[in-house]
Amino acid sequence: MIKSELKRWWQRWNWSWAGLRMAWKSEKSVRQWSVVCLLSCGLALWLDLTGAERALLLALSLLVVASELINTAIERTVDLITTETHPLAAQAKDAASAFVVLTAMAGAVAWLAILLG
Ligand SMILES: Nc1ncnc2c1ncn2[C@@H]1O[C@H](COP(=O)(O)OP(=O)(O)OP(=O)(O)O)[C@@H](O)[C@H]1O
Repeated sequence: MIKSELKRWWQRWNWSWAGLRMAWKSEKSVRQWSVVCLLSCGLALWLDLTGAERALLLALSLLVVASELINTAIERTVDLITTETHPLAAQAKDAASAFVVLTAMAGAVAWLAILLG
């Protein structure tokens, strides 16, 4: 029982790692946001901030990369369903893209509030 659960967790880890590698290799925006995330995390650790401020900035930095992975998953799913132009395909991809922009804005707002507040 415990052994099979551990095996399942190991498989999940491997699938997630494969997804990360695929997104990194094939999506320029994933690479770009990962660099921004690293810079943001580095700065959050380097500056003299409270634990809560640091936690917020680290979490939001990771969230932007995570949202880019969701965006990639939605793009792949839409492309699997149809490569033809369709308004619903556009809506699905545009909404996923807006999700990335909103998480990035949340990060930017947190940085501004902490630096200027
Ligand atoms: N099948 C489709 N039908 C209609 N519009 C589409 C379709 N595929 C893409 N689009 C439009 O083109 C936009 C870009 O889609 P695309 O799949 O090329 O993403 P991308 O250029 O890889 O984006 P990103 O840089 O965020 O990864 C979508 O947001 C949507 O507005």
